[in-house]
Amino acid sequence: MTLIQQFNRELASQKLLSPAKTIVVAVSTGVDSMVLLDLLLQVSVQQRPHLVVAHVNHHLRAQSAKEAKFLVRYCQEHAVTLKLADWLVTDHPQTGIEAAGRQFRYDFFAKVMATTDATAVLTAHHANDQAETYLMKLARGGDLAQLRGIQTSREFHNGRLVRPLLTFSKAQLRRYATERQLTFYEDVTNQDITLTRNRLRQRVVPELMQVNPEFLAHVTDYEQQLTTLLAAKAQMVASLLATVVVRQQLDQQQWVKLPSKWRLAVLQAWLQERTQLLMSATKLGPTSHWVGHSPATATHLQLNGTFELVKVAGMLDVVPVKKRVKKLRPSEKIMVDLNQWQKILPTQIVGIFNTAPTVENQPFSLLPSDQPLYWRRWQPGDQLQLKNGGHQTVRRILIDQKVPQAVRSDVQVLVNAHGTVLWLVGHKFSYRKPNTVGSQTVFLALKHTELKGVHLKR
Ligand SMILES: Nc1ncnc2c1ncn2[C@@H]1O[C@H](COP(=O)(O)OP(=O)(O)OP(=O)(O)O)[C@@H](O)[C@H]1O
Repeated sequence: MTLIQQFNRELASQKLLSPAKTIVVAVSTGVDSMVLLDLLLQVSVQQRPHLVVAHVNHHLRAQSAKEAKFLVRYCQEHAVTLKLADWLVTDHPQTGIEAAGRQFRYDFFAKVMATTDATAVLTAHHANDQAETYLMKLARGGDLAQLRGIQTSREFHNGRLVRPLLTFSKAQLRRYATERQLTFYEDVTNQDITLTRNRLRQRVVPELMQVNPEFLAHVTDYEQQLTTLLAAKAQMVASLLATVVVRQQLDQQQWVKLPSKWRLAVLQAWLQERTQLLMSATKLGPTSHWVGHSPATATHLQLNGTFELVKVAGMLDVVPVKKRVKKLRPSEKIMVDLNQWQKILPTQIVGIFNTAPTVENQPFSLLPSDQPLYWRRWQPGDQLQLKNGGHQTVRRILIDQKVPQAVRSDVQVLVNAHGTVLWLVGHKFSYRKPNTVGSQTVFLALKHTELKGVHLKR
């Protein structure tokens, strides 16, 4: 089967082959999306959906304007509607530019969808993107459900986001572009190997393809198997959950009787239903042990900064932690909930996010071995890593920043699983080399700081 036939088959399976439909095509002018556009333009007029090309000029590279101009001409020549958006330099954040750019793009695609009555947005993600995504997630760790790769189709605003090129390799798309003599623009930032994804793209994936030329096909196959397996697991968990939940509460006696291998998954699903949070199986180990073994007298277990488990007459419920924020005793610590704001002091709300929040934040390279992370008060002996390789004690930083004695002992730190301080909240970040292999960029964010009389510096 030729690439065109395979592509048309994919469009048909996504029910997109109809002139009555309008679809938005996300085109960056890179080789992948120019191939996508060309393939769509080759669909017969009787079957081709109405196309609306969407392009964002990020104003990040010197050639951005040239690319936008090229696309204007291309769309005119092919009689295709084009919607352009400018992400103005004045709107670029100081940090987390990639995530902010992506957010701007998808917001724009959603707007174009709404204004053109389109039912889908198509992007040109391909099998190499899928493999890189998998490798990044494997290196990062987490729950199996989060190991999902890029989906061929998922809900997006009032329609769907579809990736019809997901099973094609980059090499196939390049060959097609050469055969069809397509014009496209290379993104020079793809050469920047300080970025984890680019290192995987240029070094790791080619190595794995040397080991087995079918590597990309295998990743696609794993993704499909995993999708099926997770769906089967969800079905099983839902039916077991129904046997242990009464009026939203978990019956401890019944839960203990479940086959041991399913207990954790059922607990996880129940907690997710009640809190909307997916707590990783690793993190839930101690909770599961408590549910199974706690004596009748044990009635409370704090899950995180927001929720706690409450046990009354063998029935478990999830309730929000009391709003009153007490000072942490020196020995107390709160486990970090990623992507959640957590109140660690009456005047400080902090969070660690995968996507940069709009408030002041600092990108930070998190390693899998850092987890779990905790908030706690600083202690004598705590120190921060400096860029020059040295260290500075927290005590010295607080003195240098003239933090008054009266509030000094309340200052909080973020520590990793080994007790290493990563952030002296409100004052200074520990240095961590960006984009270490296997690391994940997160954003350390702080809002609502009103410590009167305290000179806050980062
Ligand atoms: N500036 C742009 N304008 C329109 N579409 C774009 C733009 N940049 C990327 N896209 C679309 O997104 C696809 C993926 O691009 P790319 O791999 O650069 O983004 P990513 O950030 O890695 O992926 P994602 O946006 O899904 O997180 C492209 O093939 C294209 O369809």
